[in-house]
Amino acid sequence: MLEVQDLNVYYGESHILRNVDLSVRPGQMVCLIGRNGVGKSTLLKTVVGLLRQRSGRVELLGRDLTGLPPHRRARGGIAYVPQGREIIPQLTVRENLMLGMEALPGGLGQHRHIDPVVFELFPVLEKFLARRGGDLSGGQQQQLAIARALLGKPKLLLLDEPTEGIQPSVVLDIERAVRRIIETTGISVLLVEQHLHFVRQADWYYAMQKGGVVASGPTAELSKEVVDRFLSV
Ligand SMILES: Nc1ncnc2c1ncn2[C@@H]1O[C@H](COP(=O)(O)OP(=O)(O)OP(=O)(O)O)[C@@H](O)[C@H]1O
Repeated sequence: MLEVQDLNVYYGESHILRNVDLSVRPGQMVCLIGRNGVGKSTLLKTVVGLLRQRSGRVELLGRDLTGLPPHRRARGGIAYVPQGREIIPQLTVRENLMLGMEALPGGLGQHRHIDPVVFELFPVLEKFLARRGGDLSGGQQQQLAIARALLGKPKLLLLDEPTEGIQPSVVLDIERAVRRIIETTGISVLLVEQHLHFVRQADWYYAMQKGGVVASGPTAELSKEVVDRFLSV
């Protein structure tokens, strides 16, 4: 599904990602772990095309994405929910959801119907369709952001710390929804996450340190030592 090979990314002259290799198989949930500032968000931003690599490759389903701008990658099947969610606060929940369909072939011009599957995953969104996005709680905004991403029918969903700053009961709701998304749609998920319980839902982990991948394996084999080294909570 996703293949990242020998990726090197810089901010100006700062060398941020160093020779990163990573892959996500179809239907797999893969978790990136590591302390603050090691480059996890930078890696996701490079995969979606918001940052350019200096060297290395990013491939989706065997197709080289180098040189493709973010909207072309979105149409190619990559959806991205950034850290901090970035829903549009002045728009209603319905309008925010509609924006997700812009990634579909033909865009919003041809797609006006919100797939009810997102309401099965996140019932609260249906209840609050007419409410302004900015009036939702943090956890509800996160659910809205994930639902919006799903409406573009991606093959790969990237989530950057979806449970950051969210109350524990909603963390579990989001965790369950992500598992259900994978089980019911077969899409792949690459996420950055700090909650150990959520990390353990993933099939595979990659641990990063100083811009490089320093450990990886099935999450079932995540040892206490790895957890203590790479998770800050
Ligand atoms: N716009 C930027 N310009 C310059 N340096 C940046 C920029 N954004 C991030 N960095 C630096 O790049 C490094 C990696 O940041 P990144 O956000 O990818 O880390 P992270 O592992 O996702 O951590 P966090 O969980 O804190 O977001 C950090 O040293 C950070 O200071």
